[in-house]
Amino acid sequence: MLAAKNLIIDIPGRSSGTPLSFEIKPGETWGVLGPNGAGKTTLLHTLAGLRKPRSGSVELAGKNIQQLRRKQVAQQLAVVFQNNGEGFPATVLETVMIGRHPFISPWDIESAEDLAIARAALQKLELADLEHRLISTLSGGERQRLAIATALSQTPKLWLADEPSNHLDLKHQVQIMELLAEQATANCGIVLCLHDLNLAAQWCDKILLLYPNGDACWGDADTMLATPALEKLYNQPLRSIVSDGQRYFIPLSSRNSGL
Ligand SMILES: Nc1ncnc2c1ncn2[C@@H]1O[C@H](COP(=O)(O)OP(=O)(O)OP(=O)(O)O)[C@@H](O)[C@H]1O
Repeated sequence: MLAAKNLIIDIPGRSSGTPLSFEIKPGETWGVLGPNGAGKTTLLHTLAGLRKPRSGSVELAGKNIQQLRRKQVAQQLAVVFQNNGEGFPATVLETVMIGRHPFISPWDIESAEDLAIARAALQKLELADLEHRLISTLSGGERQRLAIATALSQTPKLWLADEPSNHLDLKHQVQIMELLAEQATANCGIVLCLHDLNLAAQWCDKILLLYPNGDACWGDADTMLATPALEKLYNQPLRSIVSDGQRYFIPLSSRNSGL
């Protein structure tokens, strides 16, 4: 579906590190973990074809993504960006309709079906009542849900989402992760940059650990989410506990290290 082939992401001034070679298969959810500045966003944008790699390639359905037209890419792959500031004045409905643009010919207008898909996405993200609101008037969490609704209206086969739970309260975090899990069950491939190890442990089948020097390793979540490896990754002591068969990680500090 989406494959990294000896991929080195291009971070100015950084050594090349480990070449990345992996494939995101239909139905898989990948979590990309690493400290601030490790290159998670750069990797996500490179996988989306928005940034050129330093070397190696990204293949979408067997073709080098850099050689595909953006419209072809957007018909298959949606990106949820980390910051969803307002670029230009637009309503919620106009914004979610952007997800339909890859499917509309330049000389055509949106069909009733496009509108129905966009409105269903707003409904799913509990934004239907806000469709006439300007995005500049939305709260941070509403804006994040709109970004996810826009990706949903794109009906992608692949989701690349940078911190999808950003700005969301607990209920909406669970809702978004459930939505992404539904998408995976429907055979989409999902890649998530995450800071929350507990979301990664709960929802991801595959994990890629990215270190600030460019080193990386990846594999099944069960084996990758080992406390010593994560402590080294974040340079932060952790405690891991298991409750109801689910693993949780707690960062240790002067307040709780005597737990
Ligand atoms: N255009 C650029 N020029 C110079 N350095 C850049 C550029 N783009 C990104 N960087 C640097 O590359 C590194 C990786 O950035 P990136 O945003 O990919 O990290 P990240 O792992 O997503 O971080 P965070 O967890 O803080 O979101 C950072 O040190 C950043 O400052």
